[in-house]
Amino acid sequence: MTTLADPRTRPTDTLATPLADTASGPSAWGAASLAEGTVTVAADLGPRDAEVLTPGALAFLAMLHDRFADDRTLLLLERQRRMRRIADGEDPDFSPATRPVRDDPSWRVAGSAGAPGLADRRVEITGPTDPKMTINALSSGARCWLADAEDAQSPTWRNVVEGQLALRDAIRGTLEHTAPNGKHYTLPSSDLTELPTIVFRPRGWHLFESHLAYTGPDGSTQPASGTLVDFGLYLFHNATELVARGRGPYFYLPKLEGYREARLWNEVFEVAQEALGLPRGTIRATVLVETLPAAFEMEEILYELREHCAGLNAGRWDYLFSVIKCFRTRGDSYVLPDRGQVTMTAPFMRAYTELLVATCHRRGAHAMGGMSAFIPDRRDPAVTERAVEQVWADKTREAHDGFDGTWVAHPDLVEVALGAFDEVLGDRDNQVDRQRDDVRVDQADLLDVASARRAGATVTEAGLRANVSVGVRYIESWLRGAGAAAIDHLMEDAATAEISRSQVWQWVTSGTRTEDGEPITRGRCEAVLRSVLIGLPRSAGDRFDDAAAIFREVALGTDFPPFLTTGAYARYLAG
Ligand SMILES: CC(=O)SCCNC(=O)CCNC(=O)[C@H](O)C(C)(C)COP(=O)(O)OP(=O)(O)OC[C@H]1O[C@@H](n2cnc3c(N)ncnc32)[C@H](O)[C@@H]1OP(=O)(O)O
Ligand SMILES: O=CC(=O)O
Ligand SMILES: [Mg+2]
Repeated sequence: MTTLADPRTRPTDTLATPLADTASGPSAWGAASLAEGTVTVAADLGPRDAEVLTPGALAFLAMLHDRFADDRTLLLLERQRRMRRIADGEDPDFSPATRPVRDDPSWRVAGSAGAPGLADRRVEITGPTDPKMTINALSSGARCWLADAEDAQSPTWRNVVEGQLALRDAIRGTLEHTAPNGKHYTLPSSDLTELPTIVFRPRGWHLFESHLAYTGPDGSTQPASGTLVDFGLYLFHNATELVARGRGPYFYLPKLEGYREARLWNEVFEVAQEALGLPRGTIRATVLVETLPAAFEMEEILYELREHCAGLNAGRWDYLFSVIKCFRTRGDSYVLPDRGQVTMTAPFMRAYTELLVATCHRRGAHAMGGMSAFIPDRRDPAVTERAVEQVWADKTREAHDGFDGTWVAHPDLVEVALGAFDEVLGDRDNQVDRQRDDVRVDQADLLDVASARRAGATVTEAGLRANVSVGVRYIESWLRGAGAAAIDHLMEDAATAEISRSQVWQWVTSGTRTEDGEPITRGRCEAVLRSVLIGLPRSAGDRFDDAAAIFREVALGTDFPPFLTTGAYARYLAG
């Protein structure tokens, strides 16, 4: 079988003792005996936090950091190097070094075999993991729920811990919630097999969790990795329970930039499974192909994770952000039009989704579609009608292209997406066996970002204003702890906000002009920002001033911060 070169030198020793799992939860001593470092809590504890931050769980996190903290750092450095090469003019391409993996027709991924609840994923609802959203998502009638600690979550410490508590309680069938308005929420069933299958999405590798401190065997201390914290706590507390209740520990893996990151994930899975006494392959992961470099390594990503891989997802919003990020200094010919004018039928976006479907099905993996940002409004039938029309068109195209399922942002969209996929799938669980041998996508197709403007789409004053307005309003919401928000009848989250701010940065830096011929300068953007701020309804305790400061830094600064959330987290949420 083909192997891919690994530049890292860490020995692959295995763990000696599996963690014991007792009736009252995984035990403290088992994990502690495996960890050389420690993870300690650097925050005040809420009333139930100790149920999640048990000694055993913290020792498990310490063990994961002992093994993977350095690898994570190396891969983040590799990301920086890759970005620099692209900025200097090197185009991403399919690597000749990994051609043997792509050309080898013999291998397949584990897929949904032996993973109960993952065969039929035709509609997945997404959303953050607070108790109300958790219950509403699990009551939505979707096949799966993407329980989101990533794009849809503002990683306040309370959101992180209470999200874990909500998941823990939901999996055990005990979650209840009373909203401030007195409305009481309960799960529709305590039988997990009657609810949407839970697929948890931890934070991406770039994010820290500053409320937990990792002290390594050499005595040095650093903030914990948000990824390992989210993944580790969820797996530690729930893996055995999920399996016992007819489901499994399933994950979405966000923002990967290449196969080496998939390899890291695979190693994390192997070590974690062994430590918890879970059979190899118990974990299943669906990888978001949502960066431009990853689009050139879809096969390699599947290959690295093949024992644990269920599928790939076309995460369109971060993908667009990544395209802008990669080409932000390449000049006006790489500039995208207004965000609202870049559709999934733009040739370069179509190349990406077609390649994803073809690649997945060749390897026995689910191809999962993405999120239409249109959301309904229960108080406004016209808005709802437009959202339903848009979602129907988007999901119909995906189903006919061969996708096996898709995402919706709101419970009122489950039915319409189900309808679109039912029409194509009928009573089959999926269409993984439909081969798309007709698909031919090459480097030029994936990189043809100019195709969006060739088709007549433009950069406009309204598009500039929308980017500024959405950027500031989303960041303000994020600072208040709400990582997903309905803004102007669209779902906005960290990925869509990244597009808004990075487009403004790119337009300014590239000397782009709006269709009326006016250049987009920093001064012009400042004026738009001031006028947006004047028009916003202000209230005591709002965070618009902080949000404007962040926006100026990430959209109007000379340097381009790779993510808007990292600096904002360090300054406003980490303390
Ligand atoms: C780029 C990507 O990564 S996409 C994936 C990440 N993004 C997301 O997951 C966003 C998911 N969607 C949401 O968070 C929400 O739909 C929002 C924030 C956009 C809008 O939420 P709201 O303003 O509460 O919408 P609205 O008032 O219409 O909600 C009506 C009801 O549906 C519930 N609801 C709305 N969206 C969801 C959801 N995704 N999951 C569960 N319940 C939901 C609300 O909680 C509310 O329930 P209630 O009547 O019991 O109070
Ligand atoms: O995570 C999904 C995306 O579109 O970004
Ligand atoms: Mg994303």
